Amino acid sequence: MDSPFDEPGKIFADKRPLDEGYTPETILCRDEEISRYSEALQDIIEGFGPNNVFIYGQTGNGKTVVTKKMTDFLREETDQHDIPLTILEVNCNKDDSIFNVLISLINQIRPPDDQVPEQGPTKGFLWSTLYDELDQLEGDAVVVLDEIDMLGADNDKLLYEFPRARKMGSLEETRVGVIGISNNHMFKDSLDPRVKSTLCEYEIFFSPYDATELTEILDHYADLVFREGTVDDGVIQLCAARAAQEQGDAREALDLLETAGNVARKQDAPKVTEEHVEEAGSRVEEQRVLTIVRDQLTSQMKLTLLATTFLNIDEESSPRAKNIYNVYENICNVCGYEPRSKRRVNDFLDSIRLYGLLERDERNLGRAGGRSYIHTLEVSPELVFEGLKYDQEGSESMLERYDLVPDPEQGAQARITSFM
Ligand SMILES: Nc1ncnc2c1ncn2[C@@H]1O[C@H](COP(=O)(O)OP(=O)(O)OP(=O)(O)O)[C@@H](O)[C@H]1O
Repeated sequence: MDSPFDEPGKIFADKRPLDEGYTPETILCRDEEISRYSEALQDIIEGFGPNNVFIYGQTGNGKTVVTKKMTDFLREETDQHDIPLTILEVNCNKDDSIFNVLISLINQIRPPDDQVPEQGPTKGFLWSTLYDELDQLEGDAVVVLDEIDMLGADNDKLLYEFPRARKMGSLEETRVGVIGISNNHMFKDSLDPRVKSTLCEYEIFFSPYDATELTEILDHYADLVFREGTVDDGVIQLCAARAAQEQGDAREALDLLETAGNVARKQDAPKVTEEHVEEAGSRVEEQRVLTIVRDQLTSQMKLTLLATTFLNIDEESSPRAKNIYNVYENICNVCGYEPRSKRRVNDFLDSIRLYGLLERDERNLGRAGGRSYIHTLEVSPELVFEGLKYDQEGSESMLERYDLVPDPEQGAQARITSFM
């Protein structure tokens, strides 16, 4: 058998700049945000201690990459000026409970042979251990909490008491500044006013990129990623225009460009063309939905999405918030999850909507019915089911294990009816 692989190296020169963890040499189109960021962090370099900073904006707007660049500069500058500083970083999407966040913070300070175990310690023990460890540090500490909205109701102490730990007497020596990052625009409004005034000493909003900005960013990456002369005129602009029309998300624009390159490579084309971008567009959309459902939604959001999808398919019922809650509760009971309150499930629906999977309409249900929100699925139910079958690591999901995800081939109705 001949090798099924294509001849290497015709289209791509280097794909590393497209890796998720890659930090670009240059940050483009974010001068204003970087200037505000440096204003917020300048006190550290002058030895006056860290401030609390709240960074927010939609997904793919450069919040993480700009923060990474700022902390790199901070390390360099504090080294140069002999100012001891410890920077701790946690992604609350990965460490999505207060326990995991505390464990991660402690273990970043402790040496590898003295880590706290993941099971066993109580929250109280973890808090006092963290404060002890922090107080023994030389100099100040900056704690970066990315995707803080993922902590849900769990976050009050972390976002209110922690940034004021010295004022409250929990820390005696070390000054701690928290950089909180969120891509949920409603998160800030949902914060307790005390948390808001503590955390938002400095607030920096990252707006969506427009087509011109995305063109500049894509041009920069295209020079690094593609071989010379392999990207047709108009390809970058088309990718930028499509992503700008959606959410102004640089990650999405880069994904589209990479996928167009993959399509061109597969077809053994000498160049990436606008047709390749069109074909890539539908593939990326499919992948985007699968990634959100599989990797970005929490277990509770997945249960909420499954209930909403059932109600969208079922012709007999309407996807009103109230009905969604009932079906959600039934699903929780079957698979042994503790149902959350109605208010919390409404928060989950808001988050799912922000990912672009749902649309919400207010309906007047007549004199007796009052007003209600109808949640319409914006993507195909088959894609949702496909995403719900697996967990982040590609293993079978809890929902699939309990046989909750219908197989589209066999029709979903029977499965749905049992939850109504
Ligand atoms: N201004 C920029 N200059 C260069 N690269 C950028 C810029 N903005 C975003 N990128 C690239 O786009 C991708 C997404 O950016 P980033 O992870 O910073 O977004 P984000 O706002 O943190 O999104 P999320 O909220 O989903 O975490 C990264 O690969 C990053 O390198």
